[in-house]
Amino acid sequence: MQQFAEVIVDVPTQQTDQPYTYEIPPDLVGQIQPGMRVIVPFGTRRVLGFLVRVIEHKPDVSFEIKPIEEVLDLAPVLSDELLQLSDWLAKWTFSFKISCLQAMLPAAMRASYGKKIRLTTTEVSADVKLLFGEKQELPFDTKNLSARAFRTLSKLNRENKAEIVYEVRDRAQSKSITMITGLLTPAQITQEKAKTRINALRLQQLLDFLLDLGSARLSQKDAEVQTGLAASVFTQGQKKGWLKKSQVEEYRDPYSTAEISKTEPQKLKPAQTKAVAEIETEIKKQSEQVFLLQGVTGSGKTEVYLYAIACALAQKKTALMLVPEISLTPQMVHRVRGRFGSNVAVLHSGLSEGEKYDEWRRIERKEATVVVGARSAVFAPLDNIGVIIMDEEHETSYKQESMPEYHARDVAIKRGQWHHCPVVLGSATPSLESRARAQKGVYRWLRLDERINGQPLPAVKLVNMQDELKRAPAVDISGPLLEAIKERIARNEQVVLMLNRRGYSSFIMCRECGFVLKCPNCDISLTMHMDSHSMKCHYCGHEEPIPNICPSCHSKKIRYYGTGTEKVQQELEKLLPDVSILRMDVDTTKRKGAHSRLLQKFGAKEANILLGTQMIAKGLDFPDVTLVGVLNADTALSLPNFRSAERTFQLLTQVSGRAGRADKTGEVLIQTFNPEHYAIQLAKNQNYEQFFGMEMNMRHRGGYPPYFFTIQIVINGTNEAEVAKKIFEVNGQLTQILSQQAVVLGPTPKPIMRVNNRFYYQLVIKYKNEPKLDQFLKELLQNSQQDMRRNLQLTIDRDPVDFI
Ligand SMILES: Nc1ncnc2c1ncn2[C@@H]1O[C@H](COP(=O)(O)OP(=O)(O)OP(=O)(O)O)[C@@H](O)[C@H]1O
Ligand SMILES: [Zn+2]
Ligand SMILES: [Zn+2]
Repeated sequence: MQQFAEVIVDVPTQQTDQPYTYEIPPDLVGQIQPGMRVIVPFGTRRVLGFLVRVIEHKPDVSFEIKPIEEVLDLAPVLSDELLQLSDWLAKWTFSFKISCLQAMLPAAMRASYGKKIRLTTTEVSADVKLLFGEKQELPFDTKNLSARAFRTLSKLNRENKAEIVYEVRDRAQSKSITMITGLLTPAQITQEKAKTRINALRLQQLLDFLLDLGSARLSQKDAEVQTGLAASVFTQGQKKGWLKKSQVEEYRDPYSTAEISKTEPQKLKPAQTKAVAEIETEIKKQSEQVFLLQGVTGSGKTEVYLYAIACALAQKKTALMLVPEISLTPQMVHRVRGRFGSNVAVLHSGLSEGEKYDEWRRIERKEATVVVGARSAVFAPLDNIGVIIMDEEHETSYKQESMPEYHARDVAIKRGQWHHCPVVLGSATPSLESRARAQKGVYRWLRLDERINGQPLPAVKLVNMQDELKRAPAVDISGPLLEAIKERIARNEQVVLMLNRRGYSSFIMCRECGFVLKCPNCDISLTMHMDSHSMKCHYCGHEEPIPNICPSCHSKKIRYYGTGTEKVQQELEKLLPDVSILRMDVDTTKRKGAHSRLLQKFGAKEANILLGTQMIAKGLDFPDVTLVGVLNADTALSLPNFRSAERTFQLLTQVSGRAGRADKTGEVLIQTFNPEHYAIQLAKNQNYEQFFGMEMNMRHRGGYPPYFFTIQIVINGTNEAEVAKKIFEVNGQLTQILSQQAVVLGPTPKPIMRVNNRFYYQLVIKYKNEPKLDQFLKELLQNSQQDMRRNLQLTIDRDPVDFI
């Protein structure tokens, strides 16, 4: 019987965003299933593809159907659920199907492509012989070939003396180790010993070892250490039929060296008990209920999650727990692993490609039944999910910024529907969207209003920096903050200081003429990096030396502006010479494990002060921290973004929550230039409910989410006039299909208009109910194929996190 297959090919363009038909070779009929990766011919190339459907009848097409060349998997790597989810995802996020399929798998399972050039004749010139040496083929990678070699090879190709071969490699490689198993009975070993010459000492030793080993199995590496025998002796033993070597897969377990101490569930407080009971009921009922667990910082939300997970496991189900990347701290991992042991798989960006792949496979093989991970873990290949948890559900890092631009919350809820399991969204400062849904009863609302320690939330004081700067210009640490720090240090308590760096850069400016050093490719100033002693562009990667004189007026008065963690550290060291400070920012946490080492040191009280960027705001739970200082509360407020008040409120509340979590009272000092701003005032009172009411009013008046849905359309290209023309054209079409209720903002150039020499224009649609919109956007994307030739690119982002 002949079979055919529909394959989504790894060619991410609009034109190829549909299944292609291939023939299943006869020897593979019946063995190939949807969800497997295959290699197929595509034009002159060979590409990776995902098999999405098997067809029994020959499709009625005019073109020749080519066969699948290779199958990469023995079993499907994407389940039916994930295949269907990818369909939905592509439609929902206006993305290519192939991009969605690939987003669901660890990077190691994407193919890498290579080109080779292979000689088709032996009659070649000396030049060519020199190039190829003994080999028949060479990697054909234009980047690493000299111009001369490239010319020679191109000529060969033109003369048909060589052909280009396209290769697809599966990067997913597992690591294996050699295990030794004895094949002889004790009696046989005695016989063999008698047969073996007495002076063949090593073989005698090997037989003794096998006698000890009995029916057990040991890695060859360990066996060599135990016996002191060389690898060759084991090979000899294998040849004599005494032992068997086998390859078993070894997982690269990123946490294997870290000891996990078992932790016991806490006895729940009444509010926790109530929340757990409600979630458990829905887990057992297999309902798709979505919960919003709104609990102040330190109220024991994590403990509720752990109980919910335990309940799912007791029902013989699995559990998925999503946390933002920056709160995936070793502390957090220990808490979950301490409870559920090696059943837990952890997926985060700090793992190597190989480690991620291994964790992925442990889940796929059902060796791990609890998954903890950041955004992309929402696609973990779990089967039979009993509960999905999303901690800090308001975090913007849950939204992916590149195709497919999905929000993990939407995907989590979609998966909950497939698995008939509840989804728990947790936060101290829920997103307005979720809190509004809880209000309407779309989500069920659970609350934890008190801290576990029974203490009030820490008292928050504002320091008006306008006054401070009049007294002492150019300092980052105000008088009151310095006093408060000294007080804690005298009491042997600890301090956390946060420098908010969102939307903020440290740049160089000339005091004489005002010249600012900018990226030659982008409309943005270059950022100074002390570690590499250079100026870098954060958008395109351009890098140049730090100038000593102004490139514009040649003055020497070119200075560094803005505040970086390094500068604050220096200032602190001058003010408090005997105090030890740990700095935590992108620079000090670049190396693997650095993040956790810093936290461990701080936890062991090796330092008095932890100074860092946003990454210290989340999840940390240190009992001796009694003071939290925020050095610059307002950097996010100045951004042209309708969510900036919400962001500021959330960040200040989160970081304040790090103080006074155990039996000592905490205090928070916030330095600000806008002490009257409502986001800062309400963060001071830590009054989420009041903030919610106020901010909802603002959104209502401005016509922003959650009252309106938003979709952002961006066009970019190298020719500004064409980009502008195209976005106005789209705008014109939109006015024809949208109702009176919808509003279009723009079109405008993006605030950072030029990046990497491409121009960006955007418009934002605000709407409530537009039945024709999705179809219109889908067609817009399809038609954008023609524009590709004019080098124009179109992207559509549903529910953008901001409009910048
Ligand atoms: N029922 C309980 N009894 C005793 N201690 C508890 C209980 N529940 C939680 N704790 C402890 O209280 C502290 C705070 O709890 P947890 O970290 O779960 O709060 P959270 O709401 O997740 O905090 P945050 O959102 O601020 O990170 C932790 O040290 C935790 O071990
Ligand atoms: Zn740049
Ligand atoms: Zn100058």
